[in-house]
Amino acid sequence: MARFTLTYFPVQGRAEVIRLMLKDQGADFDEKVVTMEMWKEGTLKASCLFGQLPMFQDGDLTLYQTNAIRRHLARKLGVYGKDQREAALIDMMDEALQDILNKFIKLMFEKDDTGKEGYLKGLPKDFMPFEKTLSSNEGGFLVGNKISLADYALVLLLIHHEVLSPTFLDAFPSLQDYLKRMCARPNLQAYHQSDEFKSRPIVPEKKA
Ligand SMILES: N[C@@H](CCC(=O)N[C@@H](CS)C(=O)NCC(=O)O)C(=O)O
Repeated sequence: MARFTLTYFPVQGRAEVIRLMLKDQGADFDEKVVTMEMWKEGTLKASCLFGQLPMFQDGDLTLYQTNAIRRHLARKLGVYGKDQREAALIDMMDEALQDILNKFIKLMFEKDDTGKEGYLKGLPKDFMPFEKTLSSNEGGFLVGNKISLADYALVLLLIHHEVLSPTFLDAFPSLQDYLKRMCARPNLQAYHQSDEFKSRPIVPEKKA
């Protein structure tokens, strides 16, 4: 049995950024998949502190809240910067990425495509700060010269946005190069190309 257990629905959803970090870092973890039927039964929901997933277990420590889980793992796996200064910059980048993620999640849950055009128009403004940061950071990552918590959030957003708009990276050479480099990291590449990753929908299927 692995030390870590991630409990979540059979979608990428909020858990995917946790999976990405664990996979890239080569950390062994078990997954408990909760189907909608299991969830609707109510017992598990009632047992979760905030009535929501993901839930993450690290030995006898049980955590909820995606970002608390991510930060715990980032500290544990050594991907939270080399000092407090880097950690602060990583937090700043991560918060800005969360802003994009929240808009993206909202779009994914819309019943039709009416918001998509406006969303796509806003992408250059949203991603430009990351393009600028990467073009000026010689370390090749968002902060410093080592992958961090924030990089996993950015990589996943870029992967998802390339699907949403295959040409969106054309205007961002540094982001393009960055995504190529990140996706060539051996563990990340293996996961990104796996059926496990490809077969997991980003969010639950929309019901007509
Ligand atoms: N702030 C929480 C939000 C968690 C959340 O919204 N979880 C959703 C799935 S992504 C959930 O459990 N939905 C089922 C429910 O609320 O009954 C986090 O980031 O973990």
